[in-house]
Amino acid sequence: MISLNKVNQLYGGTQILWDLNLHIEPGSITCIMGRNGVGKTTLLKCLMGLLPIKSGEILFNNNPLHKKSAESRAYSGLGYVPQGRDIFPLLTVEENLRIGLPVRKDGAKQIPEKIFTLFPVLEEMLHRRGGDLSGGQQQQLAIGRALVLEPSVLILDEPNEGIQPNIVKQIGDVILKLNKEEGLTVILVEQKLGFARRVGQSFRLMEKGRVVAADQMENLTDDLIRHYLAV
Ligand SMILES: Nc1ncnc2c1ncn2[C@@H]1O[C@H](COP(=O)(O)OP(=O)(O)OP(=O)(O)O)[C@@H](O)[C@H]1O
Repeated sequence: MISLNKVNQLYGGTQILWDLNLHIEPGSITCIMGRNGVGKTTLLKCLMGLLPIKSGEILFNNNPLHKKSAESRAYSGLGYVPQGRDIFPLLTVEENLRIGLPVRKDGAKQIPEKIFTLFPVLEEMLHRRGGDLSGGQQQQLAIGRALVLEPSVLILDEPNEGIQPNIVKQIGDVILKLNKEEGLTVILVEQKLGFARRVGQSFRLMEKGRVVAADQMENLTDDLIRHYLAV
């Protein structure tokens, strides 16, 4: 469904991604893991068109994506929840959710009811400013905003960073429900092992800008953890 083939990326003169290969199957939940600075966020930004790649190709359902704008990638079905959430603090919850609507293929003008079923707190807080929400509520808003586009792939960058355990659990439940009931494909950058094990079906381990190991989640051994994840 998604393939990155020999992707190279540089910030100025510093190369971050090195001949990176990654393949994602439709309907899967994949955790991308690795120590700080190995290039996980850079990889997601390249996939979303927020950073240019120097060489290589990115395919989505066999169509080349790497020359398309970030907006057209969202339009084609990639939903993105960036690290640090990036919600608009001065806009209301409703305004934040509405931002994605113009990009919807079907021209829908209403926020899908499903968002409020998944995250009831967003309906309760609809007229509050984004910046007044707690960190966990802001994360739910960021996920809700991505889901407004009804993406076929949801891409999340460390959604649980600095969030209280009960909301981490809710976010995990939502990911599992959407995957099970709607076949949503999920790509998740995740540092928390417990969450990755609960939600992820498979893992990709990154080191120095490359994917160096890929397997089913049950095969994430203590050896691999020591080698690629332990600090
Ligand atoms: N805007 C930038 N300009 C230059 N270098 C950058 C920029 N953003 C990130 N980097 C560097 O690129 C490397 C990879 O960063 P990236 O954020 O992709 O890693 P990461 O695996 O997501 O780490 P973390 O878990 O800390 O977010 C790091 O060495 C980082 O310092």
